[in-house]
Amino acid sequence: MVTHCARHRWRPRTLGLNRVNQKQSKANPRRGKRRPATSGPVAKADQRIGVPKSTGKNTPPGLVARELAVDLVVAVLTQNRAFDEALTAAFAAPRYADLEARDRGLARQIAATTLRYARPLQARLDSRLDKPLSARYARIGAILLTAAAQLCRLAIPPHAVISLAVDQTRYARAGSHLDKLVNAVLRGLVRDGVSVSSDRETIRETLPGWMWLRWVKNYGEATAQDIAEASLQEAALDLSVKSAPPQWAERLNGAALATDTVRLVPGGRIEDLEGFASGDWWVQDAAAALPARLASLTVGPAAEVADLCAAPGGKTALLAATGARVTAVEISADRLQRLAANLDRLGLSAELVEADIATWNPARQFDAVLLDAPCTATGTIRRHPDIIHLKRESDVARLATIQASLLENAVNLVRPGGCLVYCTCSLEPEEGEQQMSAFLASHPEFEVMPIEPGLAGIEASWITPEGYLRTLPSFTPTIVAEGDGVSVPKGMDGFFAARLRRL
Ligand SMILES: C[S@@+](CC[C@H](N)C(=O)[O-])C[C@H]1O[C@@H](n2cnc3c(N)ncnc32)[C@H](O)[C@@H]1O
Repeated sequence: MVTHCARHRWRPRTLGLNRVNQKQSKANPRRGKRRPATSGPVAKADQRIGVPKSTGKNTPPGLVARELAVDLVVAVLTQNRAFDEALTAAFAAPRYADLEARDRGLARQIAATTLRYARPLQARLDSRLDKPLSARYARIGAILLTAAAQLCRLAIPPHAVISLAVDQTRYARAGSHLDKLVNAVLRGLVRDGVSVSSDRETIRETLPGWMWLRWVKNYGEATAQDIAEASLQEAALDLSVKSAPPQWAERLNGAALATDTVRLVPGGRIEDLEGFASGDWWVQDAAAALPARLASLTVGPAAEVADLCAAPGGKTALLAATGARVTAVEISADRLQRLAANLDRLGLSAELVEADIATWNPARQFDAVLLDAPCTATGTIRRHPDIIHLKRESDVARLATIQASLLENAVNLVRPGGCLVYCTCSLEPEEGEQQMSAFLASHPEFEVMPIEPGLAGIEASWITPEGYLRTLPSFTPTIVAEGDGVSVPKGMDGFFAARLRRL
């Protein structure tokens, strides 16, 4: 988001309450600089930016959580890393080891909000800077952006937000002399009552232009607006349970959905919830569970099923839990290990194979083959706000070509009379409906088994004229049971699934 420019004069357009002493900053950026107090020695990992450990007695409250939020935003926006991956790495880092769950949650919320609203927030900031910050000061740009998100979207008291952002700037390895600029720009936002609301224009502004235009072309403007709005929401915590969804919904104080998913209000550590340690459920979006439910309902329990592109194993677990003999195939050794650990916790088993689906050629065929192909994942922006920054329009065609090549080999694995479920979590027809049209045109030995409403709790409005499943983030499964006073979030991932039979 931070654009680059070779030469700069660091001056906010509106100096506001705090005048920036450019001369002092230029002549000796560190002169008269107060470093926030630290207590005790600073851990090695912290020296990178000089931030005190979260345990430090004199560390300003909330500072380390803000540092984590900025690290996450930098990871996505300047290092092009996936948000999930960055979260996992940050939570494992020694410098955040002592951070309490509540602060981790706050950091995650700030970073996710920043990523969701990065475009409109950046526009508000850019209008207050003479020139954009250079790449060298990317971290300062991320400090400004996360602070703006807290001020303009999260309604966190301005005093705390500004003071912590200024402290963070002073700790930064590059750009600590920009503390007054940061102070002035943020104070200006507050003084001028700048907000980033949820009006139609702002919602569109959050998306890259190509994504918005595609959704308008493929779904019409009103639905595109609904999708965009839903994509900005924090997703519910959805669980697939091994059995008895209504009882689990009651025990966990959530809702049971018609699709058999248990939906909870997100918050707190997942590991602390009842049933995690005992392996009674796993986290899986309601829509993401449907392709495996479809495969399982089509071939029945005890069938031989190949789960292709299987890690981290949500669909493998669902198939195994319904009694299928599952072979889970995954190209990445690391991700296959994660899948193994997940199955282990759940007390479920599957044959695990590390292989490339494009060439995997086992000696046998299967009753059902589930291909959850890699895709642009534009249906999962609620959970992965990095997608609106990291995906390019060219990825649609690139991934559609990969999907076609995986499908081409997957067909050989389906026994005659068996079933192939192809799915992606993309909203782009090239990765769904169009992929299937092209496939069926060149594979007369396959026919569509149209999905009927009611199957696996699927609603009529989620089914295309061809009989495919097409869920949108703006859809919500029917709630069949909900605890008293519980109001779970709406929405579901955007998914495409086709169910085919081999003749
Ligand atoms: C959408 S994710 C699958 C999610 C999984 N089915 C689940 O429900 O938990 C796609 C997976 O496909 C794997 N993958 C990508 N290309 C592959 C290939 N050519 N062969 C096998 N696995 C592949 C990726 O490593 C990734 O784990």
